[in-house]
Amino acid sequence: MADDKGHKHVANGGCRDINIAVLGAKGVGKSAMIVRFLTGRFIGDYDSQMEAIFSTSTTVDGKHCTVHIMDTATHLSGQEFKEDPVTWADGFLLVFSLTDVKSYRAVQDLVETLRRAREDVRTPILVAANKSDLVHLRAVSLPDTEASCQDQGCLFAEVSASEDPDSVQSAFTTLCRTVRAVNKKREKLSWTLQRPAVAAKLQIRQSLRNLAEKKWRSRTSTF
Ligand SMILES: Nc1nc2c(ncn2[C@@H]2O[C@H](COP(=O)(O)OP(=O)(O)OP(=O)(O)O)[C@@H](O)[C@H]2O)c(=O)[nH]1
Repeated sequence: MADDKGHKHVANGGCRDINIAVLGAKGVGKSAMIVRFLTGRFIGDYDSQMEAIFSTSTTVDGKHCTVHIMDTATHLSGQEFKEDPVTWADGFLLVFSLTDVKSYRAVQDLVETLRRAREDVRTPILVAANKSDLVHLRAVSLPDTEASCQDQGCLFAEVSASEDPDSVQSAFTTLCRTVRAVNKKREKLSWTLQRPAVAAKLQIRQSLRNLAEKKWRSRTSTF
């Protein structure tokens, strides 16, 4: 069975397909990160003219998942994308280079654009600060960027596609895990909403909880 995004569902409680779009300014290492995740290798030179979707199988929380990763070419405008990454993706990997302040500002703009476009604060976004190996060329403060990304409700990871394969693996896995958790919550919610009796029962239970809490608060406030 497939949903509106063409995701396949796995019957035995496995993981449904996950779509990840990788976005960021030119030359920040989007393709390098994707190739590192898919093949474990760092080549050094990547074709930046193409927009492409790659698929791989991976394990998330012990479940086999198929992950589709969109490498977006920076020179393309929204209309030229074969698939619109904003609607296509379940989660976003936003990459900037620690050697390039402008690329970090581009990521901040992207976060705002995505939050507006998706109107869903739960859409998982991971900001990856790439090229951490170029310590002497660092132009962006890590603690500040990390704190600001967390304020915007984003996950954050410091990575080096060239020198630290584990950091890249961990960034993709963390994002996939978060997408999976959000998808599971969404599925549970839509299952509940399709069953009025269950929804009503949950609402009654919540009302009773609220009432008990109110009573308890009014009692403790008299002390
Ligand atoms: N030192 C270092 N160089 C990197 C790293 N990641 C990527 N690069 C280099 O940065 C350059 C750009 O990498 P790409 O992966 O092509 O960047 P991109 O974001 O896909 O670029 P566009 O497709 O043009 O938007 C290449 O020369 C890579 O070798 C890294 O972690 N460290």
